[in-house]
Parts: sequence; C-alpha cells; structure tokens
Amino acid sequence: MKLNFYKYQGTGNDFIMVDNRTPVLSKNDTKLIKFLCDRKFGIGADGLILLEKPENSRDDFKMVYFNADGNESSMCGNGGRCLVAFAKFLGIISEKAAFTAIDGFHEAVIEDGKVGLKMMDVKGISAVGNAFFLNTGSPHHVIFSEGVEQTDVKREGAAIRYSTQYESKGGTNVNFSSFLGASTFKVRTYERGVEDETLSCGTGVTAVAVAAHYSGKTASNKVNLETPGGELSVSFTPEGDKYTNVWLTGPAQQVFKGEITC
Ligand SMILES: N[C@@H](CCC[C@H](N)C(=O)O)C(=O)O
Repeated sequence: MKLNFYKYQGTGNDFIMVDNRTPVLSKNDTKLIKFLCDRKFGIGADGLILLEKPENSRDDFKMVYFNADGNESSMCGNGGRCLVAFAKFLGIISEKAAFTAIDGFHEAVIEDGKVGLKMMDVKGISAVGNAFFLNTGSPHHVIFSEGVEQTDVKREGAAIRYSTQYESKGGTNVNFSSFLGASTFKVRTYERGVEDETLSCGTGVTAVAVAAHYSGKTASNKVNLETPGGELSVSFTPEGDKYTNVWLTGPAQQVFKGEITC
C-alpha cells in the first residue's frame, strides 16, 4: 500500500503524523509502525502519531501515540504539541485545541509560534533514593546531578529502565538533570520504547520541572528546560503535594511530507 505521512519535530523529538480520520493505518500493525519509524529502512522517527476523529463533541480530534518500537504507549508531550500544529495545518483548529489522549483530556494553545499543551495533574511523587519517580502522562525517573553533559545516558538510563524496581511497572523513562541557575535546568532523557537518548522529551521535562519544585531546587512555578534539541518551559500551580494547571510550551514544526510504499 501507499501511505501519505507528515514529519514533525518538537525540540528535536521527531514524529511521523498520519491523518487517520479515515482509517489508513491499523493500530495493531506493530511491525509496520516499527518499520516506518526505522531510521535506516523506513522514514525514521522517535514515534508515530495517529490523528483520529474525536469521540465526543467537546474534542477537536483524538491522539493515538506509538513509540519507535511499534507499540502503543503512554502520553507524549512533544508529540501532543506537534499533533496540535498538525491539526492546525489540516484546518481542524485555529489557535486553540481540545483533544483526548491515552491519559485523558488536553487543551492546547498556539501563541507566538509556540504550542502550549496542558498536561495532566501530577500527584503521587515518590522519592527513590536520591532520585524521584512521577507520572506526567508517562512514567519518569528523575536524577539531579552536576555535569549531565558527561553522563552516559544510554547505558545508565537502560540500567534503571530495566532494573527490577521498574520491571513490574512496565519500565520507565529516565531523566538526568543539572541546575543551571535562575529556574533553568539542563535535561537529557533516556526514552522507553526508543531505548536510547532522544533530543528532548516533553513529559520528561515536565517531570524534571515538577520534581525540582517538589524537592525545593527551585521556588519558581515557571521552569526553563534546556534539552539537546532546544528549549522548553513548564509552568504549574502547586497545591500541597499535587501540581495542577501544568503547561508544557515550546516549538513544534513540520519538517516534510511524503508517501511511502509499505
Ligand atoms: N517523547 C515523549 C514521551 C513518549 C513516551 C515514552 N517514550 C514512554 O513510552 O513512556 C514526550 O515528549 O513526552
């Protein structure tokens, strides 16, 4: 078959977008999705996202996310932001969006060339030794340390992702973060389902921002995150040990479109 697709990136986290409002791609075709995401044999991406018809009158569309390994997974923050830009390109929305993903309802706003995405409320943050574990739509282990430029993210991230403590939870994403000053943190992320470092992870920087505030590393409710692929910001309202009104903001761009025989 011939499949029409679009390629997007948000701070270097890259995604294949497929307009599946009229079904063209089966969600169960793990082998095909893995092939499409393959950087040598396919198109190449960290993940693939289907834009589908909304399931209720409140929403503009539905998001279905797959990791590069071909499996449907939990929420993707950068992917959600890119999907909002794709929905605007398709003429489904103008500056505001409402959609449902695997972790529930999301709102989004396009402003000054950036896409802001409201993330789920964050609660149940737990300390794991000197690190933190929290769910921002996807599971994240967060380690704060100096000089993350020197960290072997693939090796150290994989060791934690496959450790017995996370085995029964389906694994985790792993973030390494250094404080740079003035509410700014550097972040490098090992992503589950890509099984490598990606240039940026939206739910990952959200986890770092919330964990930084929760642990007193910043008192600010707006945190800047520098990833290898670019800059993101996360704002939130702390309510006891819960974080509401969590917004992830940054660029999201179409890179190219194409047709692939598969
Ligand atoms: N890149 C994403 C996270 C995607 C999900 C993750 N790989 C997982 O399986 O948990 C983001 O921007 O949030």
